[in-house]
Amino acid sequence: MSDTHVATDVPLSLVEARDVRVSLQGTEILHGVSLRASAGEVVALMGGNGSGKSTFIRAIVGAVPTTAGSIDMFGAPASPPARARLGYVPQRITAAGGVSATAIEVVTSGLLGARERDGRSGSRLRGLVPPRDARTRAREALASVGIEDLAKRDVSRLSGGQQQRVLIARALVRQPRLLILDEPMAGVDLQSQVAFAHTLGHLKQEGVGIVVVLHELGALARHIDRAVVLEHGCVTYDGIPPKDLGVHALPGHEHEHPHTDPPQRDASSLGLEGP
Ligand SMILES: Nc1ncnc2c1ncn2[C@@H]1O[C@H](COP(=O)(O)OP(=O)(O)OP(=O)(O)O)[C@@H](O)[C@H]1O
Repeated sequence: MSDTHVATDVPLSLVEARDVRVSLQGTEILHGVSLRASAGEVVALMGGNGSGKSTFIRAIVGAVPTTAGSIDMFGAPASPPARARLGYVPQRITAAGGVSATAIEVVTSGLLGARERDGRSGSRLRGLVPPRDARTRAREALASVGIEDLAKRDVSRLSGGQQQRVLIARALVRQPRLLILDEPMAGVDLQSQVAFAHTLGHLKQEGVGIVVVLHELGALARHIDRAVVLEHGCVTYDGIPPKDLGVHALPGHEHEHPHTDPPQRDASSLGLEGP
């Protein structure tokens, strides 16, 4: 991991889940799952379909209750104010939600209720973000994912990959110190994947901690510091990922993974290798 923005030998833990258990409709889905992500660290959460990745992410962001274990965020037990400070991109939702809106409007909506703060410390809050600043920040967020030129386009007319980038920009506009993304690469074209890899590298350098659900390391491989693999609601691997390999190659992955996404071509073969 990058230590350039970490002041001490012990990196700041932005999220630390310990032995988390979750039951849904009377069935235990997560059987004591742990994960830690520090400042400047990118952790890939991997595993086959139905292994519990989304449920775990939803527990971290507070969307489903836990029955046991603990979740700390920014060094304290996760609370609604702490969770309001993280950037979260859920799995497979459309950016427009059926409503006609431009990309910049969707991104700006990510600042609703957001308060300005000093730097990335997040500790000192100032007033609400003024509209003109909000617009500027939304443009910067769109630029950071490589789609500034689409700012005024109706999101319902964008491709799946472009919509996904709008949602990532919406999460980034709050300048979160912790970013959680549930399968940001699902159904996303290779160009958007490479653009996102570039964004990820930049955020990592800034000291943002990132937890990202992935089926394959793909275009993000070089930025992933650690992979946590879930199988049937249990962690079967937590360590350095074998670069450029998918979840099939990770230790602990034993059962067939009915992966249905179209095969991805290597970025370099298309001349789209990021910087
Ligand atoms: N609301 C729910 N009620 C009951 N069971 C659920 C609910 N949501 C998910 N599950 C079950 O929990 C298990 C884990 O699902 P989850 O969506 O977390 O897996 P996943 O690893 O994210 O899968 P995928 O890769 O397909 O997105 C599955 O067996 C699923 O059927």
